Amino acid sequence: MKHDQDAPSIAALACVDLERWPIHQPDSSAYGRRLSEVRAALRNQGCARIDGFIRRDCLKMFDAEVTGIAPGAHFSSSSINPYFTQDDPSLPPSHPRRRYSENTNGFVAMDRFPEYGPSLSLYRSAHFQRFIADSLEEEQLFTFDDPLAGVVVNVMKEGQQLAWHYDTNEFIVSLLTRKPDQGGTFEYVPGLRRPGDECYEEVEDVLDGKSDRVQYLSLELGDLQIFKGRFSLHRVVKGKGERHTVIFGYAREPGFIGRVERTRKVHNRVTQAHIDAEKYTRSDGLAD
Ligand SMILES: O=C(O)CCC(=O)C(=O)O
Ligand SMILES: [Fe+2]
Repeated sequence: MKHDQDAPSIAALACVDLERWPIHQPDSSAYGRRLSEVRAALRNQGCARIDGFIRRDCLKMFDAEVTGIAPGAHFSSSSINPYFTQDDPSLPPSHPRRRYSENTNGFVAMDRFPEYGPSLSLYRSAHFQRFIADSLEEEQLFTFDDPLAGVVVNVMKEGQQLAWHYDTNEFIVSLLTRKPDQGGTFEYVPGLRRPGDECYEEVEDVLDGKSDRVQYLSLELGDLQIFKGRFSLHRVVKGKGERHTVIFGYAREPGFIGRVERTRKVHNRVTQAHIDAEKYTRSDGLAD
């Protein structure tokens, strides 16, 4: 997808606290210092808090944009285990694979965002993309071609929760634009499982509230979070008042478009681009 990079980029960086996070000067030593902090946090904790990333005087603009489109969120609720799998009655009832909790997600799709508003401008900013890729120690990252999923708002209404789970995607980049009056805390357990080992006993301890490894991240407005959720169990607890986060999706390869079935689940609709992408993949089995 071709975007007019220049004008939105300038607007996007105007919202970033460049003194704290000099993402416009990726060759500077200040950038290098901040980057090594972020990388260390991601390596050691699987989670980095980019505190005060958005300038205080721009927080209202983000909140207004997100609050304006939040009523268009599509909600889906289900009972999930940490792995999003079906029940397996052959296991004991206390086994993590048999532990189901209520999980509610509300998402606003990308095509509901104002075209030149702060969220899409930031998403498409070359400097922002460079910073996220550098943080994750990736050569390059690409915006999605998916017309719905590139940037989304995650809306949690009062009393809604995200149950303990692992993500299927490797990382998530999110910005808190509305904080509940109470609760809504992000909780996670760094590196709880590893490739080839689910560490079920440790997971069970977390689910039973007996683990001392749980970390609590109380994000402030304008904080950006980079989180690697594939190996770190995590949840968002219920809050008082609504919670909004903008989630920025990037891929290692260009051209990413989500699958029809998953898109329908998340957004309750699909676009022609989703249908075409799936048809094409099916017909020759190739991605490009
Ligand atoms: O909103 C958050 O802080 C976490 C979201 C999350 O875990 C997810 O979407 O998988
Ligand atoms: Fe997650």
